[in-house]
Amino acid sequence: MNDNALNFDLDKFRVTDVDSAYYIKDFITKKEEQELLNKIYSAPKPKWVVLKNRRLQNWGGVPTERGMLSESLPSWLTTCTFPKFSTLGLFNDCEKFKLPNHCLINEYESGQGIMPHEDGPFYYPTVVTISLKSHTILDFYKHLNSMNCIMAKANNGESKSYYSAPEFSLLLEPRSLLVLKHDLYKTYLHGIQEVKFDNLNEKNILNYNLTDMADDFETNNCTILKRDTRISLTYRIVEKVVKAKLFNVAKK
Ligand SMILES: O=C(O)CCC(=O)C(=O)O
Ligand SMILES: [Fe+2]
Repeated sequence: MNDNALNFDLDKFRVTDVDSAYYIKDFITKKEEQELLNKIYSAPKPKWVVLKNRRLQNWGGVPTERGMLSESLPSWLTTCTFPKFSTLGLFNDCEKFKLPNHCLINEYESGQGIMPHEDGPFYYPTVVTISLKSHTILDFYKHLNSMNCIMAKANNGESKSYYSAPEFSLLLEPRSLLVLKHDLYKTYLHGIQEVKFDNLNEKNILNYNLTDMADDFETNNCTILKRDTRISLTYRIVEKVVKAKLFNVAKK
């Protein structure tokens, strides 16, 4: 996206009916997307943390309760993104840091996802996510209570509770930016269902008008999107940091 087009005006990207969510399609160009992918896939193998339903890379340090032993973000993660974040003033309200110091990269294959969750206490409550390669649907759920959970018996006879339908969802297209702030962060859990296809008509998607699908929405086309491998870059501020100290080795 041409930085002038960002025009300092975050408000025109606000998702209607959702406080504190903003969606900017084509936030980065195809060339920038490819450059990021090349770097991500050339990271040494041990950089990947492999989980059951996705794999991830931590950049900037690993956040812990005692603070994050912080390292600077590599320039390939900041060169094309930070000037745009600054133009939009995305992190201006954070006194201590005006730009993110942590980036979590998640890779989901088609059919993989992430359970509904809150992002934990380490992060400053403004989070921005860039999607690469494939779309996904990010679902928002109210915290589990008797109204929105379904009790089911697992194979071993144990009762387990599941979330029923999400309250609302956002369509995240490749090269887009999602900004989530304060209230949204606390009031809802977010998650990605483990499916290979998304039937958009079955979802309460609130950002259609800001996506490339806006026209299909107008004409009420039934749209099924096939998920491919998706990479997400989630940039955040971790306020509690511990600086790595250099120790002088005493001369003998
Ligand atoms: O991949 C995404 O867009 C969401 C990732 C996420 O919620 C997380 O890592 O906490
Ligand atoms: Fe999250």
